[in-house]
Order: sequence, then C-alpha cells, then structure tokens
Amino acid sequence: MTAHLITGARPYGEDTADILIIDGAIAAIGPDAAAQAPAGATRHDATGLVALPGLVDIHTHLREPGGEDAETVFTGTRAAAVGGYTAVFAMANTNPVQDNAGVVEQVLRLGREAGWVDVHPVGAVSAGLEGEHLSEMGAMAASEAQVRVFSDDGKCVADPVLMRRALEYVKAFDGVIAQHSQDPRLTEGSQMHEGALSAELGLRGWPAVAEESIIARDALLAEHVGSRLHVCHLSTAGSVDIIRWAKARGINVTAEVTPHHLLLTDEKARTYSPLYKVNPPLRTAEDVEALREALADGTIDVVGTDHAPHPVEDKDCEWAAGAFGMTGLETALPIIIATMVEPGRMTWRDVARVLSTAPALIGRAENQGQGLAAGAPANLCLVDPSVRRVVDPAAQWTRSANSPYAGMELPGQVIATFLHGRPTVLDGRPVEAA
Ligand SMILES: NC(=O)N[C@@H](CC(=O)O)C(=O)O
Repeated sequence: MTAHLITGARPYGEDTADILIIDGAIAAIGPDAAAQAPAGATRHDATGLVALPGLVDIHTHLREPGGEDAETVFTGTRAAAVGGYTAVFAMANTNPVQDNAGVVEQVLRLGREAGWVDVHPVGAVSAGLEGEHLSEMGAMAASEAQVRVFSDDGKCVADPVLMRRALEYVKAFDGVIAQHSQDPRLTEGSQMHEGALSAELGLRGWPAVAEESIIARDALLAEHVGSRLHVCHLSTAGSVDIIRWAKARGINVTAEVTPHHLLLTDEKARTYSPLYKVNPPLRTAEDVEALREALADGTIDVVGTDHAPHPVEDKDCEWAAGAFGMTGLETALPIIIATMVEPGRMTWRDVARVLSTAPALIGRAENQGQGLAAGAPANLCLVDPSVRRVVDPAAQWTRSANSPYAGMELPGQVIATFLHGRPTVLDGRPVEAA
C-alpha cells in the first residue's frame, strides 16, 4: 500500500483540509483525513497552497513521431506535469500522421513509458490530414488508445461533405470532431489578424470571418446530423457570438480558448518577431475582452493550451518565414490566474471546471476530471498563488523555447502534481523516477 497525506491545503481555494491518498485514489478529504492516515504515509506540507484536480489539456502538440527536434512525448508530458497537468490530448499532426491504429497506439505506449501524464492520442479526421478521405476512425476508436477526439488541427476540415460524414461517423462511438476553424481560401498566405495594423505593417491579413464562417457552418452541420462538435481555439468576438447562438439553439457544441488569446493582442506583431506568430492569429483587445467574458460566463467551455513547440530555426527568422505556434503547457495556469482569477472574474472552482472537468468530459477521459472528493482517482495539483515568477524559456522543461511570455512576470506556481496517487512533481520540479 502506498499512502500520501497532504496537510493544510485549500481545495478549490476554499477552507483548509487534509487530503489522504491511498493506492491511486483519494481516500479521504477534510478534517478527518489525517486521523485515517496509515503510519507509513508520506507527508506533504501544503499550507497555503490551493489544491486543484489534475489539469487536462484537450489540445497539445507532442510532435512525436517525426518532430523530435521540437518535442518528444517524454519532454512534452514532463512539461505538462510541471504545469499541473495529469492528462493531455496529443494532436494528430505528427509525421507519420496519427490517422491509423498503429500510430495512435505508438503514442499511447510512449506516453505510458514516460509516465508523466495520461496521454490520449487524437485521431486525424482525414487520411494524411489531406482533407480528402476519412481516416481509419473506427479502427482508432476500437484500438487500445480508445480514440474519442478526432481533429485535423493545423488544418481545417474545409470540405463540408467530409465534415458531415465525420460528424456522422463518430456518433457510433461517442466521439467528437475538434475542428480547426479556418477557411483556407480566405486565409491564403495570411500572416496576422486582418485589420488596421496588418495594413500598417504590410503583413497579409487573416480575416475574422475566415474563422467565424466555418464555425457557423459546422454548428449547423452538427445540428443537422445530431452529432458532437468541439471548436478549437476561438479567437474572435464574432466566434463567441456564434457559439452563444448555437448553444441557445440546443446544438451540441463546445468551445475552447487558448491562454495566449486571453492575454496577447495583434499589437505584438509590431516587433516582427515570429514568437508572436500563431494560428489562429492574435487578435484585438476587443476580441480578448469578449473571450474573457465568454470563458467566465460558460459560453467557452475549456482552456486548451495549443502547446505548439518549434525548433529554434523555425522561430529565429523573419516573420514571414516563421512557423505558427507557441509553447504553453508551463504557463497556462499562471495566465488564467492573471487574466481571470486575480481580477475576480473566475473562482478556483471555475478554474477546475475549465481546465479539468470540462476537457475530461469532452474527451471522454474517464479517469480524469472527477474533482477532489473521496473515491475519485488521485489526480491533483498543488498551486502557490502567492508566487510571482519571470518566465525564462531556458528554464522550462519543454524541449522548445518559443514562449511568447519570456521576461514577463506571471503569478502562481505549481508546487506538486500527483498522477493516480504518485507524485510526478514535487517542490516545483519533475520527480525524475516517474
Ligand atoms: N497553433 C499553431 O500555431 N500551430 C500548430 C498547428 C496550427 O497551425 O494550428 C502547430 O502544430 O504548430
């Protein structure tokens, strides 16, 4: 029997309680937990720390197989654990693509061997991400990886017939299509948000309507076939309006926002540094405000990191040549604290909902997102909200350095993470034996 007793923590930032973990499950939580602890329990003093259920990222790029110069399953999931995560959904745009049972089982196995978080491979919607024919969705769903989330992320499923078929097909196994909403014709050669600033800087614009038109179309398709749609990385106020409308109409749609779209604006493009180049692009301050409001009122269901590591040569170049994407696993929670908790727009319970419960439910990760209660799997993290730290990409655990927050001071630090009762992070550092 393995037992851990966490003393003095504040579950969901509320009243102080002890948490007893025995063999992978929360055995007791509350004033009596310590009294029930077996003599050999390892004790962890968590005085002043907020306890949250283990975070679940519905949108991570782990890059392996094929992109190991940017990240591996090992380094990406270790970064996730340091960020407070106990599960990630690994996007399909690997090389080879995660479009068949063999590749998703490989990613599952690499995740298990690494042992930092539960890895849920995402399956591609189309074979080779080419947008022509459906991938082997059924085989991936029936495989050991039990794929439930399907996405061509990085590319939009632009063909409405293919999208309709995909939405119909996943109903058989309770799957969901996670759409990267980007009309390809409206965004050919696009570099940044289309507006006054793109004109001033001379960079090809990326109109909001390229995102919004696809979201509206897909919501109607999901309604028509009675299926489940998840919209990745909302970036515009208009997208929020469409999701609000779709939900009011009873359409089975969920929506995601990234930490960077909650914090940064297109003004960053003035630097011409590709560190701020991302898909979808950073938008205006009005869009940022609409996204924050929608996350607070539940129109947006989850925060997904879209952790997109890239090797140095793909970012240390001129804007037009740079790759789209930013790292995010180690800064997601601090950004939510800065943008939503500290300004009083969300409670810690809301944070647990958008970063753990809701993403686990969307992805059907049954051992995750169950919260802090006796009997639940012991997936949790302990956060010190009083710490403020300057982001130093060189000190992060991801293999890549393309963080747009370098030099920025952010609140909050994950001190410990427990995965199925086993500490993966202690004193803010990964437990290497994991
Ligand atoms: N979000 C990003 O900017 N990049 C993603 C995929 C994508 O282009 O959406 C990546 O895989 O690098």
